[in-house]
Amino acid sequence: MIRFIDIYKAYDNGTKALKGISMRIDDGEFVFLVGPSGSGKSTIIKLITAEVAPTDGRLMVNGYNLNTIRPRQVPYMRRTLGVIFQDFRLIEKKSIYDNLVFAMRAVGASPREIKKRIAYVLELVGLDTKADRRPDELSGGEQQRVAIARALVNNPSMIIADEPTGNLDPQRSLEIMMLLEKINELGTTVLVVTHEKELVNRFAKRVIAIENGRIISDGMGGYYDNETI
Ligand SMILES: Nc1ncnc2c1ncn2[C@@H]1O[C@H](COP(=O)(O)OP(=O)(O)OP(=O)(O)O)[C@@H](O)[C@H]1O
Repeated sequence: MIRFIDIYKAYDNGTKALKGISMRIDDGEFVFLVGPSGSGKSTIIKLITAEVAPTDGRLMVNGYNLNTIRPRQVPYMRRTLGVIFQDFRLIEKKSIYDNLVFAMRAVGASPREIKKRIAYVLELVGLDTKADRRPDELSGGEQQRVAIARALVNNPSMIIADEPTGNLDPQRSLEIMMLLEKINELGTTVLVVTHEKELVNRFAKRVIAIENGRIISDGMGGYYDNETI
């Protein structure tokens, strides 16, 4: 569960990125986080991953109190999260399979666990036949699936996807969103940051809309009519 209680974030240069955010995301939810450029979406993600600390307010992430967390506990907190970055961040010289092995070894998984989990995750994302290819031998949509597989491989309780359909055509975007929906149905909480109005409208999910560092709406389905978003 994620809980923001009256969170403020001001950066060192004085920019007030968040101005009193309160929200709760329960285990098992699928949530879209939307808002114009500069509204504070990335700041929210960075607070959840403990890349930045709140200036004020209380923040809980999957049982960890981020106001009091010790630095040595941060890696354990992060293991409860699978983050999918806009630019994939795959290791170009390694095969898809080895990218996933690398992510699992980093948390000390055994060879047996690694083999079993990677087979499962690759099938889930539909890439079981392409495990031996390198990232540059895959399409953009396939690379995004690898990024999703890597986020999932250590079985996090929550997946956070930052603009997962950013560079994809509408059909590929729809497929990625359907994959995230399937992952959610299998029990993982999913938080998707996106600008894609059509996609958000197509999936009847909870939508949290941010503008200028504040939540302007939070509800199921449909979408805001604000053309600036
Ligand atoms: N490291 C930083 N130092 C100072 N100001 C920052 C920093 N990071 C973000 N900001 C500012 O904080 C505000 C919120 O930025 P944020 O990156 O959270 O927005 P966003 O909604 O994710 O935007 P985008 O959709 O363009 O990625 C903006 O005014 C931005 O310029």
